[in-house]
Amino acid sequence: MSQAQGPRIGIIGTGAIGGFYGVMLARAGFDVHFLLRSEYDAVVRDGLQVNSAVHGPLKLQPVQAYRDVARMPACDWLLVGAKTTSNVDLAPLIAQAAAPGAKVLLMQNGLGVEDALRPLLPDTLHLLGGLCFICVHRQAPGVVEHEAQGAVNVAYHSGPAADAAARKAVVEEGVGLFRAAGVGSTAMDNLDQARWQKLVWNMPYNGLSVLLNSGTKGLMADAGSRALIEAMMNEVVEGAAACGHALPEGLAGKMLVATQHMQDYLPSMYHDYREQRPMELHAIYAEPLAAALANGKDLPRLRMLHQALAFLDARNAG
Ligand SMILES: NC(=O)C1=CN([C@@H]2O[C@H](COP(=O)(O)OP(=O)(O)OC[C@H]3O[C@@H](n4cnc5c(N)ncnc54)[C@H](OP(=O)(O)O)[C@@H]3O)[C@@H](O)[C@H]2O)C=CC1
Ligand SMILES: CC(C)(CO)C(=O)C(=O)O
Repeated sequence: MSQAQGPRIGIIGTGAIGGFYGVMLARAGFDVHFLLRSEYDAVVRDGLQVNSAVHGPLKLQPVQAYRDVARMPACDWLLVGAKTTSNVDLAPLIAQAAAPGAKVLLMQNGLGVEDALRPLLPDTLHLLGGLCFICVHRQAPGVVEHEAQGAVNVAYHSGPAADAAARKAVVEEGVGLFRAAGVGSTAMDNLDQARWQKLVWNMPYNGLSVLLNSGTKGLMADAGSRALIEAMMNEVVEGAAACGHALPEGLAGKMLVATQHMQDYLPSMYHDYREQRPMELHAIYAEPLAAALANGKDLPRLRMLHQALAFLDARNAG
């Protein structure tokens, strides 16, 4: 690893996403600090391991690891890799780890996640969304399996940037960090639109993987589930349109073809359900369903999927 350079980066929540991107940035020479919880001891002892189908095996050891945010140095960029279900609890920790004028990037799926966190953060912090196009999961404490892809698209949400040029500069800085680490990254103009676009994949596949206990291969191989996925994708596109976001023509078809060619993949919601962790139902279902409905568009298949998942989530919670 080369000498630490550039802004100091804090990873808030070092799971699959936080572990993967944090290791990539640290290996590129950035000064990266990792906030952990249940996996702290294992990571201090054994380091972070990424088994990447794209980059080969990657090891980071020693790791600048913390279980107490008060011990972290103030960071210029904070990459939030926790599930959206943790955001309310994490808000004070994010504020504590932030250097003055820090940039907070939510590397999470769903809609409205920045809107929900914004009032809980100081106005002096920039808040951005990061859409991660990647297949990763935690395989063991401190061990991340990287199955495919990896790009992060970045968009500004809110904060002290005075005008469009200042917002663009912050976004470009974020894009530059990822590119310097060998990770594809694109600046996005419209965060809500980018979030809706990603939901075209996540709303059908995340929930159906749980409900039907299947990875993408199984879901695509069956004519009935494939047709259901396509119908659900079209509902998301209609919901986005009702909210003023015209998504690219033919998006659903392209996603179906791309998924057909992917190796079998279990979305992160599947792992959450199996591990009896809360599922990200609010950000991935309740928010977009409510936004569409507020604009006169009911999405019945997705509403039913959400209702069924809420039942399973409640039962998991005991
Ligand atoms: N996995 C993927 O391929 C993709 C995931 N995403 C999105 O990325 C986000 C993160 O997902 P993923 O990486 O899979 O999730 P993981 O469950 O793998 O990681 C979440 C991490 O956050 C940690 N965490 C939660 N609360 C705290 C806390 N209070 N203090 C310290 N650490 C905390 C967890 O620690 P602990 O173990 O203690 O709970 C865990 O290490 C989600 O929004 C997901 O939808 C987007 C694209 C792809
Ligand atoms: C859509 C996919 C599988 C890869 O781009 C992903 O990013 C996710 O699981 O959220």
